[in-house]
Amino acid sequence: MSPGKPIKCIAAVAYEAGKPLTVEEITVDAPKEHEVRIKVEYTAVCHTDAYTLSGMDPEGAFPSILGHEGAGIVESVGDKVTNVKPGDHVIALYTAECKECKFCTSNKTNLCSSVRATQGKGVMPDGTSRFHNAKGEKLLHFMGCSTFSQYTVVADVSVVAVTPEAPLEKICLLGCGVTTGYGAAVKTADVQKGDTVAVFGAGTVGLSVVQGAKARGCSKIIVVDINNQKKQWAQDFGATDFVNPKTDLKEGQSIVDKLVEITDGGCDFTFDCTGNTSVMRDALEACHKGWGQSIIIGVAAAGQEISTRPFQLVTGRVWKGSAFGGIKGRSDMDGLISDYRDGKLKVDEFVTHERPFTDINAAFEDLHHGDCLRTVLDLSK
Ligand SMILES: NC(=O)C1=CN([C@@H]2O[C@H](COP(=O)(O)OP(=O)(O)OC[C@H]3O[C@@H](n4cnc5c(N)ncnc54)[C@H](OP(=O)(O)O)[C@@H]3O)[C@@H](O)[C@H]2O)C=CC1
Ligand SMILES: N[C@@H](CCC(=O)N[C@@H](CSC=O)C(=O)NCC(=O)O)C(=O)O
Ligand SMILES: [Zn+2]
Ligand SMILES: [Zn+2]
Repeated sequence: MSPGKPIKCIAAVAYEAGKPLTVEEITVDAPKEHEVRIKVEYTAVCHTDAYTLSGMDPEGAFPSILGHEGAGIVESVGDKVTNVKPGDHVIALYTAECKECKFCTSNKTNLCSSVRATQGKGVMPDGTSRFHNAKGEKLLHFMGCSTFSQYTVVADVSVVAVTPEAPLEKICLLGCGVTTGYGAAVKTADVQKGDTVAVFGAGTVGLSVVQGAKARGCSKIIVVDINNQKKQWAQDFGATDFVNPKTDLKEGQSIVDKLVEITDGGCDFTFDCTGNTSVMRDALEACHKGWGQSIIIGVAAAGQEISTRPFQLVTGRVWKGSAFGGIKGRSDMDGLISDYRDGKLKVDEFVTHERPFTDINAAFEDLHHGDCLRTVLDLSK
């Protein structure tokens, strides 16, 4: 432990959009008041890290330390930190929970406002960064987490302690993908037994929606993906049907027609887990007239907009969105970990690749291959 002292360690720095990350030594300053320094043990790479690195994120800023699906051990804490202590096993939270703001005290949302403005600018709540490189240049934070570093500093509201019994190399996925999809099904949509559901995009997020829908006893869980390699996974996670719009439609039939046909008029719930705005439109229009709800989870590139005929909404379809599955990270994580440990929530199954941290650029390549759900990086290597 080096409380109060800067730590030199290895991080993967995003210097420029569209360029590989640079693995190099950086300095991580000590945590200030209401801040926590974490020794990151494991992190996965989420599609959103790749999206920001690509330059498509309006909030993307460089140079920065990306990564937001990580777990580790608290190394030291600044003054006034009461929720975690050195030695605690923790998950970093890109959706903070201060438990005090207008959002946190409402049961309508998980979108805590306490640190969101500074988080979006890549700095800590006091407006400064805790990272610099060997040249002394400031490096920005990302999504309040920056888990692509052996040590990171986060706001105390952006971290939750978890039982040390849970394997960090697996539960790092609860920092984003699994929680996001599962929460979108059971919390944002609150799907019920017997509902019909279509999930567009069979990545970690989409397959986690599937497991939420299965847990609730939905009658049809239709996965839509353009890659037939995803079919087996879809079935393993609980899908009842798989449709590939490129190969499984009749002449002149659209994916909307197909879903309306197999659900007798449209789905009760649909989920976009692709980030593609034309898929978002299909997902809305595949909803049942009068009550169908479509949940947007995917993150679209800067400048993209969604559209549909207003008539789709006039006739009772509902378009909504979900961030981090509507989960309040500090209040709800314990329950998710218990479900995982009781065998009710699949997490291990999403770890298709494991690599040493220094191979992080290969992990970004993995994302583009149909055989990868999540690559988990070991920061000790
Ligand atoms: N709102 C939130 O809180 C969060 C949002 N996200 C966002 O959710 C999305 C999904 O994330 P993740 O699961 O990690 O990503 P993945 O890339 O692993 O999954 C997306 C899946 O969608 C498939 N796909 C692409 N285009 C289409 C299409 N036209 N129709 C059907 N399927 C398609 C992809 O296939 P292929 O592999 O062949 O391209 C892939 O299987 C991303 O946009 C991510 O940024 C992620 C976490 C949190
Ligand atoms: N920064 C982007 C939007 C990116 C985005 O929508 N992020 C999701 C989480 S994606 C995780 O992998 C999210 O939770 N958004 C809500 C939030 O408060 O950030 C942009 O500016 O468009
Ligand atoms: Zn993510
Ligand atoms: Zn709050």
